[in-house]
Amino acid sequence: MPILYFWASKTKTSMTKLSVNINKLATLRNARGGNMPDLIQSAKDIEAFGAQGITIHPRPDERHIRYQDARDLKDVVTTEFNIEGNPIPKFIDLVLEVKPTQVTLVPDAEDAITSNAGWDTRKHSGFLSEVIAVFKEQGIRTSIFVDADPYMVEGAAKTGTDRVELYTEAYAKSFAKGYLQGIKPFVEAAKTAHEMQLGLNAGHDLNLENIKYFKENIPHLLEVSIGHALICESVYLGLENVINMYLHRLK
Ligand SMILES: CC(=O)[C@@H](O)[C@H](O)COP(=O)(O)O
Ligand SMILES: NCC(=O)COP(=O)(O)O
Repeated sequence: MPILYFWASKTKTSMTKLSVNINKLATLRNARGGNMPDLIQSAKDIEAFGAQGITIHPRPDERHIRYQDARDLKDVVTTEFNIEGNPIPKFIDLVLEVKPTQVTLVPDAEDAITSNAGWDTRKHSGFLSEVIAVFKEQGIRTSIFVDADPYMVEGAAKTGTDRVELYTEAYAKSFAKGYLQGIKPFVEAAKTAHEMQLGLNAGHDLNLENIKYFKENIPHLLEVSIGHALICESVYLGLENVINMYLHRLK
């Protein structure tokens, strides 16, 4: 038996929640300036279809999720509401106003196309500890976005955060190349998180191809947030149905 599978089979598995990131639906909506697709209705539908959470990542330029979307979703989301972002002052104010289930702190630069690194939890320990305390005081669960590095996971634990989110782009890339050992650092980081009594989330570039192997090998995985691939896959898998519906109406 491959060593990773052996380790996983010795570990009690539990359910991992799926939080759907709806940034890309907002991207599509913003393209025409109207309200299609309707973000609020989509969030309700996603929950009705069984997803256990809704994730949004409002960026300072509001290129997809607008700050107002976060306010509008507040009264609609009945599962876990996760707001991700760089804790600049206006983001902190928004989160304190909306009071989601969870806030995930991501160190992204304003001009970054997408999130591209985890926090250096050692260098920014003081800042993270302060921000985490502010959110926790208001009963908001906190998570810190980190690379799959036990040293950074330990640093996160020292800030008082409830959870960490492992940044999975490197895993997704190695899986796509067929390099399954690319999961090793994630297994180590997950073990460290558990030892430090941190809850474990994961996300970025997870998809229908790579999610099963990740789930099977990562212990104590509480939640994954998936957006870009999930929305693309929904387009691919839904196209045939919709084209047939048009053809039927055009007969
Ligand atoms: C935090 C993270 O991993 C990101 O995946 C993010 O939430 C996606 O943001 P974009 O949709 O802006 O690429
Ligand atoms: N936290 C990761 C997330 O919300 C979605 O990332 P992606 O699936 O859009 O790469």
